[in-house]
Amino acid sequence: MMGDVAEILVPSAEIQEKVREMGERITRDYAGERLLLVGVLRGAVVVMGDLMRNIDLPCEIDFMDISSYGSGTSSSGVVRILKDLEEDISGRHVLVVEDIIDTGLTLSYLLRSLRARKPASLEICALLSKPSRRRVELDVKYLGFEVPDEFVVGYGLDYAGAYRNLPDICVLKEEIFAGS
Ligand SMILES: O=P(O)(O)OC[C@H]1O[C@H](OP(=O)(O)OP(=O)(O)O)[C@H](O)[C@@H]1O
Ligand code: HPA
Ligand SMILES: [Mg+2]
Repeated sequence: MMGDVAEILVPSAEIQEKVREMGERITRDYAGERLLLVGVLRGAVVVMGDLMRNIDLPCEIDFMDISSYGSGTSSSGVVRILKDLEEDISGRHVLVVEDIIDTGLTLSYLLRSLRARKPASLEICALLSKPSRRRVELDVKYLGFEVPDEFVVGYGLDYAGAYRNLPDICVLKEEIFAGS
């Protein structure tokens, strides 16, 4: 797989350090509360797994599957709920966990849906943000790294379903996208 990688943008060790810092901040900010982490399938599963183990509080997890990208590299702008939460979030402190915020369309749709369910609080934790691509402004309380306008893979992020299990955040070689 590393043979398909043109460049490592964020190496695994830096990701781990950042996730640890975010976990510590979350631990401080939510002290005394019962936190519900909501991961957005499928990209967020890797950061969710690492982040939750760096939060030293009683916390629960739930997942939503929202899809807008299909198998390409650009947003269609069409967002659908493929799987909803199992939990009733009214009165709960909810922290949405994402791998990347690109246009912001996925999260803005998701937040609208979650806000309507009257949580006690609703915040965002995203490992990556691509600010140059943003079409909807979002308030991100916990952000890992800003990345340039390049399609990135690894640490949960895929290209056509693959590369999610790379430990680093990477840019693929041009030839991988050829013909797609
Ligand atoms: O800010 P946006 O432009 O909406 O893009 C960000 C979203 O796109 C990707 O998910 P995708 O819909 O590709 O599904 P996946 O998580 O299953 O890979 C990524 O994981 C974010 O959820
Ligand atoms: O750069 C990206 N990589 C993978 N999935 C994505 N979804 C939005 N942006 C990206
Ligand atoms: Mg996603």
